[in-house]
Amino acid sequence: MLIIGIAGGTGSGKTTVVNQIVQELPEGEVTVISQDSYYRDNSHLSYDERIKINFDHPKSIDFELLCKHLEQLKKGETIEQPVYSFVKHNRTSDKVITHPRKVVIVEGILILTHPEIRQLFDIKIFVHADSDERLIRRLKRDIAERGRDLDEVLTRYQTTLKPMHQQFIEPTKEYADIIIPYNRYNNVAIDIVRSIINQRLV
Ligand SMILES: Nc1ncnc2c1ncn2[C@@H]1O[C@H](COP(=O)(O)OP(=O)(O)O)[C@@H](O)[C@H]1O
Ligand SMILES: O=c1ccn([C@@H]2O[C@H](COP(=O)(O)O)[C@@H](O)[C@H]2O)c(=O)[nH]1
Repeated sequence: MLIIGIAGGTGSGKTTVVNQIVQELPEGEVTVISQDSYYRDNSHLSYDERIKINFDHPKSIDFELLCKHLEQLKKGETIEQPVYSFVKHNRTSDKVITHPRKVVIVEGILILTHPEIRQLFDIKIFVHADSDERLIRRLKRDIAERGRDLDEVLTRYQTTLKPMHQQFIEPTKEYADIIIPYNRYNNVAIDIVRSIINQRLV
């Protein structure tokens, strides 16, 4: 099994990069795990309490469960991935049955901050986009897809996203084997990653 970790700030294009990589790979050979599915279960808190959580701090992620699941997949076991709702800021009661595959891609803003999880990755990738580009993309996406408004995204950006990015996310670039510049769509970089994966699949 090849396990690839793809980190990068919010809006850098991680999900887009993963989708592009997976698109042309044989179906059934690759599985994708999003760190977002592993936000902690906050059912004990009210909605008003949940919106105050700092979702860009490593403590907000259930890394213990993510680590356990990756180790299970490595051993050939099937896992039940949690499902997260960005609208409710909480886990739902659903689960996604995930089978082990030849290639497992794990993507998320904080995945390279965790030493044990870093060790599980055969390839570590960091997707880079400038902060203004990321903010613009985040604004458009969160308003269109995650039920946010302009003021909410900008306030969160100033109070948590930017400081957490500087403190926790940007420093993990040093662990990356490959840094993908993604201020624009970068098909050359995608092709390189895809060919590395294809070599492993033969
Ligand atoms: N290179 C790019 N140029 C313009 N828009 C992009 C680019 N990459 C991603 N986007 C858009 O920006 C938003 C955030 O991208 P996404 O892949 O979800 O980032 P991440 O997963 O890193 O938060 C999405 O709406 C996506 O369509
Ligand atoms: O309930 C939540 C949980 C997280 N977020 C934000 O999501 C991003 C991470 O997702 P990306 O897809 O990598 O952008 C993170 O910056 C959190 O602030 C949220 O808004 N609500």
